Amino acid sequence: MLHATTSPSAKRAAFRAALASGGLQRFPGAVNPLTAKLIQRHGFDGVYVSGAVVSAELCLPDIGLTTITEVAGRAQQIARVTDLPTLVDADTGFGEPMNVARTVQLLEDAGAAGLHIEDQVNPKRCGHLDGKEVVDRDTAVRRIAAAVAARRDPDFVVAARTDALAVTGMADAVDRAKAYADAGADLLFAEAMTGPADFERVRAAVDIPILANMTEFGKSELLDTATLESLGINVVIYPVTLLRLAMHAAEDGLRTLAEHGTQRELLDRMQHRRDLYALLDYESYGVFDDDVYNFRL
Ligand SMILES: C[C@](O)(C(=O)O)[C@H](CC(=O)O)C(=O)O
Ligand SMILES: [Mg+2]
Repeated sequence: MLHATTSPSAKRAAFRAALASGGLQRFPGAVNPLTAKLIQRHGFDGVYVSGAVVSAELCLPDIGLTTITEVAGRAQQIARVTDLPTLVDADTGFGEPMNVARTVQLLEDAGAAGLHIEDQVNPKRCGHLDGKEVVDRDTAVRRIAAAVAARRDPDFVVAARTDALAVTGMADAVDRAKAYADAGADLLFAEAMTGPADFERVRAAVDIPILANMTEFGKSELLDTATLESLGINVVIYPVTLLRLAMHAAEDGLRTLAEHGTQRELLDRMQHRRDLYALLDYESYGVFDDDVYNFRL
């Protein structure tokens, strides 16, 4: 009821233990707090807060227009409803190293279990678009060092993302991955890897856990969990999958409603009221009321 019962520190400890286990952790991207509950109900390992989804929900392109206030506010709304660890897309960290430090602390306060900071220039763009640029390696290292230094909870996961593969090539991406690991990154997000061979190169280069981004309609071959596990990948995100599915279904519904003047034929494609109420745990609110209003000294 109202919120999850697992504390942020316990979620962070669980995420750390999961990373240490070597097993593949599956983090679908939540569209909103309600879908975060659905992700947990379906047995996934964590919830991802996608920058592309936060910006799209605000009808903004994913080009660095969201603010840390908007991202931290959404992350808090999502993290509070799930017992799973929440990993947040913090883009480039929202400014200089001191801004990155503030971003870490705001997301810790929001109850997140970790974040990722990327080495793109500001303004960033979606990692699967052409024309990306990356900052020099030392600037990116300073971002990671600032993030590691700023966290209050040592279990808060700082992931370093490199977009270098599509910009300066694999050799530079590997060099950066090593430098970010040396700067204290707990997890490496190798963005826009094209397929297994790319992951093999990065896996051989660093000892820290690796995150794979299985986002649709971009530069990456969509690899299944068995393949990702065989490649030694530790976390996989499906950042925009639920948003894309929801928008497609919504468009189908609007088309039918406009053409047929009723949604009757859509009912078997909808989440039933009883299922929504079960997901929202209506029952526990009734119990709460009974306890309070029937309370007698
Ligand atoms: C992972 C990502 O950073 C995100 O914001 O979710 C995006 C996802 C996408 O645009 O498909 C990305 O840059 O890969
Ligand atoms: Mg993003």
